[in-house]
Amino acid sequence: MSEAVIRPAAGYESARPDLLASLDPLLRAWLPRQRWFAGKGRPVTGFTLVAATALRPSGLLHLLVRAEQAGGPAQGVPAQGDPAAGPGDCYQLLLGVRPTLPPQLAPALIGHAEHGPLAGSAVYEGVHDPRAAALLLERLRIPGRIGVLRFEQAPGAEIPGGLTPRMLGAEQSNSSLVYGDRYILKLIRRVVPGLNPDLELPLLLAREGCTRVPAPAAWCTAELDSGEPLTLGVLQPFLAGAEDGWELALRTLAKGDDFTAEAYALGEATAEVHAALAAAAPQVSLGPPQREVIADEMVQRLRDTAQDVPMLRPYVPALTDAFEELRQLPDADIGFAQRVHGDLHLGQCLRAPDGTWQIIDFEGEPARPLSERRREQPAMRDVAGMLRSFDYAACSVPEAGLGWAAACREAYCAGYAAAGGADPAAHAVLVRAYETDKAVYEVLYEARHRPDWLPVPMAAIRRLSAAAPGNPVVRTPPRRPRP
Ligand SMILES: Nc1ncnc2c1ncn2[C@@H]1O[C@H](COP(=O)(O)OP(=O)(O)O)[C@@H](O)[C@H]1O
Ligand SMILES: O=P(O)(O)O[C@H]1O[C@H](CO)[C@@H](O[C@H]2O[C@H](CO)[C@@H](O)[C@H](O)[C@H]2O)[C@H](O)[C@H]1O
Repeated sequence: MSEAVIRPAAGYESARPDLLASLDPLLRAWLPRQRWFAGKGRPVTGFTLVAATALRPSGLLHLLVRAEQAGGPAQGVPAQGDPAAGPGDCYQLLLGVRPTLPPQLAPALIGHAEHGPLAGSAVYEGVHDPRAAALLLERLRIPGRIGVLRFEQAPGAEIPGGLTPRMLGAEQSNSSLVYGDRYILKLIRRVVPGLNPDLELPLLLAREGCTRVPAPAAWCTAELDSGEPLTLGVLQPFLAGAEDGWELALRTLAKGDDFTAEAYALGEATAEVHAALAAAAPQVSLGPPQREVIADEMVQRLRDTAQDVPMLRPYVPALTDAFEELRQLPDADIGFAQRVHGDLHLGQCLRAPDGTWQIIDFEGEPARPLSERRREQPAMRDVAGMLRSFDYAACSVPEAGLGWAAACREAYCAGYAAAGGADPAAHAVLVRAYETDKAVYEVLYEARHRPDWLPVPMAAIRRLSAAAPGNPVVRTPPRRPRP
């Protein structure tokens, strides 16, 4: 087990090992309630301060804190000797510290410290403080190092100062700040050693000349004494006036309008991004051994999820069949693996005011280990993610016509194939396996974060386990059972 690692940083706070005496009781109550807290359902048994940096002059503390939990980290076995990896997950926190909190910051209060060096101070979520948010942008405008934090910029980036910050209200896996409707800074909450694909892939795509993905303008990493740097945040252009595909689909559904033209365009956008990713990063062939690995992992995830979510258990044998089919696939049916988005759904697609679709959030499924998220995979994995998303939308609107999702799924696949992607209908077994794997992931995601939504992926679980192999692409989804 790694010990507490406190890095000497630019400010005096970082050298004070008693900082946790002030913060521990406050964080114990506050951290598990955050949407982005990955270890829901298991008590926090303690904290380890991985790094602390005082961002002056605002009284803003940047912390990397490991939350120790019974059962270990949400993301699996930690790397040996890595201070950011340990028996629990490591989170990025920005804490404001003031003697008293002005009324406008009252909703951001985490608590009043009673012990240690911060005793008597109000501790609050720094991202809600415009002064602190402005300070972060200033740091990103000036490349360099402060303590363990390194700020970098894309070549030629000219980020103006003085942009007014606002916190994005969305319930997210991370936290985002918008600056003057010009830039958006995503602060990654659960951080792990290694390059985050949400920085890596948009940088690669920008170099490839792909305009479907906002190009990173600046970013921040933490360099600890050992292990790879951790990606902490990415600043990219904000697509002002854009609407995300999930909101647009729900609005269209509520009005009884057709969404197939948009679904087709989304298929085209996905194929373009896949082509650019294939050109920017190497493709690898998927022989029988790799297929075994993929199928084994899917079966294991199903079993693990059924342990956590008992309502999944009756479906395990039938769903396992969908994964077993993968092992038998001829090489030609599975094709190549390449870098993919990894968590593609309607909410990750933004429709700009001129009607073009952009794709964001290449982080992959946040609960999976980074090594897995950065691995080459069949492009059909992303296609399957979008197919699930049309199901989700149809299940969420009681007035949805039964054929709505089926028509969107068909149009999406047609757009994907027309724009140069492989025809999903010709990869039915692969799509079915990835759709099943995604639905299993969603069962766990909803059980942990939005239990009211569990009926949505469970409807897919029933459909997928009942369906015979073949033609999984165009199928009418069941309506969402009302909770
Ligand atoms: N470049 C952008 N332009 C406009 N809005 C954006 C942009 N990037 C993200 N967003 C908004 O921020 C939300 C969260 O971003 P996302 O990268 O998906 O974060 P998370 O990983 O927390 O889900 C998106 O749903 C979208 O509404
Ligand atoms: O966008 P995130 O990276 O935070 O992704 C996570 O949260 C998503 C929900 O916000 C979740 O997506 C699921 O719900 C969507 C509707 O809200 C639906 O469109 C998706 O198809 C469905 O998977 C995603 O799985 C999760 O990783």
